[in-house]
Amino acid sequence: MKIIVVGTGYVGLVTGACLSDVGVEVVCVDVDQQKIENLNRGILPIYEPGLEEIVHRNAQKGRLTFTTSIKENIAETDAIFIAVGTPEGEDGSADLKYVIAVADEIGTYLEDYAVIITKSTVPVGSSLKVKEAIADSMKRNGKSIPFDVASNPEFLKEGAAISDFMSPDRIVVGVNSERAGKVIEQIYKPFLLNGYRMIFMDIPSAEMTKYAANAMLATRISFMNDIANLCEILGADINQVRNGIGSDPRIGNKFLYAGIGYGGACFPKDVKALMKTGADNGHPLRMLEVVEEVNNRQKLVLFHKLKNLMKGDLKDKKIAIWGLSFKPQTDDMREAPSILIINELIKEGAKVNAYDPVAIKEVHRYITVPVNYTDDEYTALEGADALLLLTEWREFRLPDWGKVKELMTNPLILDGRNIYNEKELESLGFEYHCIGVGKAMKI
Ligand SMILES: NC(=O)c1ccc[n+]([C@@H]2O[C@H](COP(=O)([O-])OP(=O)(O)OC[C@H]3O[C@@H](n4cnc5c(N)ncnc54)[C@H](O)[C@@H]3O)[C@@H](O)[C@H]2O)c1
Ligand SMILES: O=c1ccn([C@@H]2O[C@H](COP(=O)(O)OP(=O)(O)O[C@H]3O[C@H](CO)[C@@H](O)[C@H](O)[C@H]3O)[C@@H](O)[C@H]2O)c(=O)[nH]1
Repeated sequence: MKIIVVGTGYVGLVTGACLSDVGVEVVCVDVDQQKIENLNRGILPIYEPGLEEIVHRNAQKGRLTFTTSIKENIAETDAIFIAVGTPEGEDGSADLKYVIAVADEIGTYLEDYAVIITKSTVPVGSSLKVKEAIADSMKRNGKSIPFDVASNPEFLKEGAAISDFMSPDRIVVGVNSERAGKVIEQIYKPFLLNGYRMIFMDIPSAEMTKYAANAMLATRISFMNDIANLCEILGADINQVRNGIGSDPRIGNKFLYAGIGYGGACFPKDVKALMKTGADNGHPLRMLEVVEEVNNRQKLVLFHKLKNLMKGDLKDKKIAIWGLSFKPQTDDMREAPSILIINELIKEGAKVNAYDPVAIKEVHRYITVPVNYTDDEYTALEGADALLLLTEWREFRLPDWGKVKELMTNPLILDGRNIYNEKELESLGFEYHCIGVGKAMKI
């Protein structure tokens, strides 16, 4: 079997690497020449735990190759995955220009039957647009090659992408042809060993499933953050409330963590795109409007807490920041709460020292205000008036508190991810604040 994966970002590279790891011949294609040159030298464009080893192993075996050309590699291909970006357009909708550009190219060069599988997150109706773009391009080139389109949305999480791909909870496939369904079943068969479920459905439903899943998860987070903020006012503790409600199997205990709001490459843009789809079709999704509003507010909740604690004056205050990426185990800075928080701190005249284990090389594209980036977490604390924990990297979980206190001018900790123990830190002489734990009414 031979597969082309177009796009070598988080989804494309993981898909290509994992498929080659089960023995398939995979050609990864990207328009970014530098990315391809680096991949051919064994340098990965992203940080994703476990990915580098799989890429190197399969590239060495000759099963995984990288190129900028669909044309030269399309012969005898069974399936082509489209895994390019679908960024937020100016009006909030998903911008399909990269997906359609790939479809156009496929139509130009396709030589024999193949299934064209959209893995990018795309609104309902997009697979039809892909089909039309391929057909139009074939017509322009005076040819007519049989092909099918399919929708196979991806549910991997950054930081856990390899295990999510290798052992998925489910594979959702939207198809309207038996032939295409068989090809896709064949592709995913090796992963059957891991006991996943393959769910076949019609194409619009598969496209909608992706948005509905992300919107549901985003809703869960905004709901918990809203309740957390009320807990603070009423003297309740969101961590205890989470344990209490999460033990109901109808609710479940996953994805209930209050914090500084959701970020990343997916939830913010996918919630917006689904809202746009609703509005365009005369069905505004009011719940999602609130989900987004709560999230935007939540991203600055820690900043406002700090400003209050500093009596409204952050001028020349030295603020240490631990963690910049939108979540641990990734270098991805897209929509990270750290960007907004740091911008606000600098606007108020604060001096920021920041440390992140892997995202530093990425931050300059997202944070343009002056920040002193340090090589380790302790250096960031020198002379600090407060420490803000923004990303719950494992290495921040059990620091040397004696050293932390010694380095800081003022032992104040604001924990945006609720990873520390209030009693322990207070007994060590720190002032500690987190998300959703009320101090007002302790009985
Ligand atoms: N990042 C995630 O965790 C994740 C998870 C599930 C789904 N998705 C969805 O998957 C899609 C890809 O996301 P990503 O995070 O991997 O994106 P990304 O930005 O990391 O990578 C996209 C890649 O596509 C390449 N590209 C653009 N146009 C091209 C073209 N015409 N031909 C070849 N390559 C081209 C870019 O150069 C880039 O390398 C998006 O629709 C996203 O919503 C992302
Ligand atoms: O209980 C929780 C869980 C997550 N988050 C935040 O939510 C965001 C997203 O986290 P996560 O879902 O773990 O990461 P992503 O890599 O963005 O993955 C989401 O987006 C992907 C792209 O569509 C989907 O494939 C995944 O299924 C979906 O979980 C991050 O900012 C987290 O800090 C919380 O605040 N509380």
